[in-house]
Amino acid sequence: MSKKGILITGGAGFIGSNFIPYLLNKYPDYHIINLDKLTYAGDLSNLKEVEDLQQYEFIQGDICDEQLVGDVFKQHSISSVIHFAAESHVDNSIHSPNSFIKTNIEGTFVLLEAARKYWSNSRYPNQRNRFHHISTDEVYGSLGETGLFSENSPYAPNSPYSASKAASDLLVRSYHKTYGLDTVISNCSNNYGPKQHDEKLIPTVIRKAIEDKPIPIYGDGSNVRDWIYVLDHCKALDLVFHKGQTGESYVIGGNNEYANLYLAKTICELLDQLSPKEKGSYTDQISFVKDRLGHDFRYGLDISKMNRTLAWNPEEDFIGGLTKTVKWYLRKYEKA
Ligand SMILES: Cc1cn([C@H]2C[C@H](O)[C@@H](COP(=O)(O)OP(=O)(O)O[C@H]3O[C@H](CO)[C@@H](O)[C@H](O)[C@H]3O)O2)c(=O)[nH]c1=O
Repeated sequence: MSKKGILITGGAGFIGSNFIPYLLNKYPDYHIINLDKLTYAGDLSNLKEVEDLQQYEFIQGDICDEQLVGDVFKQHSISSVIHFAAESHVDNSIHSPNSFIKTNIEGTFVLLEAARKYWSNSRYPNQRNRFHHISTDEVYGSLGETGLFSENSPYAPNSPYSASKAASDLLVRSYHKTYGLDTVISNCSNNYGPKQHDEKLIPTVIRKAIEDKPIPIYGDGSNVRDWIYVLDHCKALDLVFHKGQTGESYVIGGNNEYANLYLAKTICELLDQLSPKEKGSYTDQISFVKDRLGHDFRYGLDISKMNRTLAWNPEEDFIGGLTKTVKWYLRKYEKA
């Protein structure tokens, strides 16, 4: 794609802050503008490796701010958008859904409108202008013990979070169908790896374990998630952004389905090796707590479209990726 500015929203979040260094490393002549509000979930220290690069610019701001977003498009000749910015934590959406509706739905709408208006008046009419919307597998709802979601599965979101992401996906779809905007949507499963916010399951298990506190497992721990190493997700995003078919959706998963209790025990066993307790095992700290309201039982993905059309497959071995992740958090928490 072109050398014009690529707007990355939410680049200070977990996946964005893994993706930006990946992209700049692979495409050193790209110019990246990272627009991020820096909510509690954003952390610029995760972007230290790129902050001094000329090809990288950070702007603190809200995607709901129409004026700001319009100015960013004009001032930076934005040629494409990769839209990560979102409120992402399901538990927060259950307690306080407002910001999810605002950021995830209205924010996406503001970006789509800016893209539609700016690109239709572009000084570069032959340039390809793409809007890549980063989304979640949670839009498809919950599976039982069997079956897999694919791009053809009906939308059936269960939490305010997933409903807000489903709404934003449908807005993106409508801008393709109605205005011919060049859009792609990717719906990914649970990411793990360095730089994830402390609130999510894997960092929570590691942090509580080394703080010698109870490790909270919701319900009976039988809920299943499909885990993908964040850099495998970044590689998939690179392919979808550059080579995905306009108007299409792509389901991205790690082929690593594990029940939460099994995952927590595996992390504890890794910690037993990497940072042994004086007595006993970290698994002794696992503690069952009240279940999440409307807790989706299982997500599992059929990733054959990514494989067939973009020759992508997740590469990271789960225990290898988890070991790197545990070591990263041990360094982070032991420093803190
Ligand atoms: C934080 C926490 C979570 N859990 C459970 C709830 C879930 O079944 C599982 C993973 O929880 P979380 O880490 O919050 O992630 P989950 O709700 O699956 O959603 C994640 O994965 C989604 C993709 O599937 C993303 O769209 C979301 O933004 C991301 O937050 O672990 C616990 O049992 N204990 C905990 O303390």
